[in-house]
Amino acid sequence: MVEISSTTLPEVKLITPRRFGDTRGWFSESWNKNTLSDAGLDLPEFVQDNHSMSAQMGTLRGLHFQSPPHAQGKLVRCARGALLDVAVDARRGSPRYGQWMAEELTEENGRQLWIPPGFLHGFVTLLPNTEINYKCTDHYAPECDGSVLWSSLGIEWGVNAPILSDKDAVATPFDVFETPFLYEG
Ligand SMILES: Cc1cn([C@H]2C[C@H](O)[C@@H](COP(=O)(O)OP(=O)(O)O[C@H]3O[C@@H](C)C(=O)[C@@H](O)[C@H]3O)O2)c(=O)[nH]c1=O
Repeated sequence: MVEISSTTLPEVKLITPRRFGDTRGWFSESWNKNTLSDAGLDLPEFVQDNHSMSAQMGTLRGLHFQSPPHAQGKLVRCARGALLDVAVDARRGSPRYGQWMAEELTEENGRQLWIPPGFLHGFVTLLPNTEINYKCTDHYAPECDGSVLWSSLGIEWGVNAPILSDKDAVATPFDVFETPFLYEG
């Protein structure tokens, strides 16, 4: 029913739910706690669903996090268009601290990424009018909200001059970022 694989950051999981095609189109369970659990992936409880649309191709949102006690794990998918989704290990003491991974999530491939708390998250849109949906394990807490500069980690975004929010354009570079996350093994 669902395919789950590890990525180069082993805690970040690539999830591909099955699609049932017929003459009308297709059907897919985009989230099923029991199916994921049966496949070996027990995820924490989700308390908020987010949906955003980026009008222009080359729009980059990230790299975002919420500090404890409101750190968020996110289950991300692309509902329309296409995007390159990126996660960065930001847990102090992690053997992979500062390492990043990227995966194309598209309307067609239906892939999802599970990004646990302790990782930065961002994405760049590859098509106009791209929509992203993600489930979060904690509520939005603006006082805990933070951003790390997209260009400070050598990530291959595929764009040189992305469209950014004012906040993301002046975010903290990773080398001076004081991470609030700790690696717990
Ligand atoms: C994230 C968020 C924003 N907002 C509001 C605040 C603001 O007025 C408006 C836009 O917020 P932002 O500019 O932070 O939106 P955006 O740049 O899309 O932020 C998101 O980026 C991706 C990469 C993530 O991983 C998310 O967790 C979130 O940080 O929406 C909420 O009401 N609830 C929320 O959960």
